[in-house]
Amino acid sequence: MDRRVFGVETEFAALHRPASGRGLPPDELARYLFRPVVDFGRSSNIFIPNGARLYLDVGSHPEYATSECADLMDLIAADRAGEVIMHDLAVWTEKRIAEDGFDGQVYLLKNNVDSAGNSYGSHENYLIPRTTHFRRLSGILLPFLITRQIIAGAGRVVPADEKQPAHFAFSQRADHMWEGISSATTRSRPIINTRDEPHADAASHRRLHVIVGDSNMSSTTSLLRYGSTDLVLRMIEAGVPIGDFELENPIGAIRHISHDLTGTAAVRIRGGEESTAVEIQQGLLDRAKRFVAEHGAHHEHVERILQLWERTLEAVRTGDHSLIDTEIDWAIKKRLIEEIADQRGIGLDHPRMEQIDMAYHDVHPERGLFYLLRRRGRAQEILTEDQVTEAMITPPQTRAAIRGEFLSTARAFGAEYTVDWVHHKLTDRPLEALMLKDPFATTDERVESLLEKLGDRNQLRERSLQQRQADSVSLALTDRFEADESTQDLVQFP
Ligand SMILES: Nc1ncnc2c1ncn2[C@@H]1O[C@H](COP(=O)(O)OP(=O)(O)OP(=O)(O)O)[C@@H](O)[C@H]1O
Ligand SMILES: [Mg+2]
Repeated sequence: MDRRVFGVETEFAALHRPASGRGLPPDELARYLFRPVVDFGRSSNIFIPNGARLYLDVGSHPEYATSECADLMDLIAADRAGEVIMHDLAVWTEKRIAEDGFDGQVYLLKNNVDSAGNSYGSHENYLIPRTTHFRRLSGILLPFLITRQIIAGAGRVVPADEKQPAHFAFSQRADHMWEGISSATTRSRPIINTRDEPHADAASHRRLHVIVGDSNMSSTTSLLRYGSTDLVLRMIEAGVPIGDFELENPIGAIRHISHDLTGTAAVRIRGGEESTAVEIQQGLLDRAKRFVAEHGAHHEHVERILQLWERTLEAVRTGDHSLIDTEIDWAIKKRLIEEIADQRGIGLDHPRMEQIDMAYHDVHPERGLFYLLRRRGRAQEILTEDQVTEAMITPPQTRAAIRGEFLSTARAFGAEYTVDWVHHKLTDRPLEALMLKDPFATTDERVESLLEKLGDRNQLRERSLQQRQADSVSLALTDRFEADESTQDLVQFP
């Protein structure tokens, strides 16, 4: 596929820590957090003006699903925008619960595990052609994803148990995966989920749902994670020979690999041979380099992705993690953990270490350790603040742009509406519900003419960034348009 649509869904862990005693239970905390969301969209499951979806998942996990992005940098900016939105909601909640007599702090963590054994997802979505042979796809993609943790894992301090001492692992999520491929998401937690909801023309496309990834804090790691996966998918789609890496025991392998920082833990390939995570990744990288040399780079970051991929494998192979310890989450985190262990003379089994691990994923811009490291030049950044601010309010150039325009216009005219990834409906015109199956479309005449029926759109004024920043819990939860004063009396607000 020449162009692809990507989206990422992040489940956040939320917790309240009062000065003493127990914090608010998760459902109550979630209700506070989502009050501004409900105020904006009258539901705890809404689409917002930048085209993204914000909702409370089962178990009261706040989730942010980015809109469909056709560009990797848009995707990474949209993902970061989700962190900022969650932080905004946490700040509001802290104030609000203080008024209601609860002291303490509200934490929102973009991570994948907690000490109670819960796991939070970071799900990737890739648009792929329906013609992709699924057996071939999974034969290549599964070993790639199982070993991808060594280049894109978020790193984890693993506490001691009866089998092993405390140690550092590549991945947060690896120990929580139960199956290679299946259609269930919660019961069995597969690496690739085959539930067939394309949010596109089902005759021509599928939405590949990958649920094995760690939540990344580092944007350079995100670039490598999505960029390498896209390259592997391109090779599969092009039908080039890639080699046979299919693993005998995928779930055994993913755990085994996560806990071996040398990248040399042996895993058995179907058919009997043994290989290692580094070898499998190197094989795929070499193939990808050849593919790019033959077919050309399909976007401007391809070279950077290949170089970072290569350097990360070299770092694992040589054990010289300084090669990547400002760019790859697990290595950035590991360096911090080791420094603290040295300075304080404590081991990885010290309870403080697990807290530091969690604090790395705190989305609070001052308190969060990833952001702190970034301020100190210990983590590279590829996004500018302006890009993130833009991603809070502006949909990317995909179908999300139509969704954003639709809901913002309907809101400005006070019209009741419902939207999801595909559907657009004005509640009082149910027969005119519109389906947009092409995720690449950025305009749609039917939507335009439906919106024309609401009133004179020339009378809508785009609000400035300053206006939007001034009156909001979160910039992302502000309206894009307002009706001109001269038309105010023509417009019925709900
Ligand atoms: N045609 C498409 N191809 C790839 N990704 C898509 C497409 N349409 C939408 N997406 C992305 O898929 C994600 C869907 O997120 P959402 O959380 O709604 O879905 P889900 O995980 O399938 O459902 P749920 O979380 O309710 O179980 C979003 O990030 C969105 O941008
Ligand atoms: Mg989801």
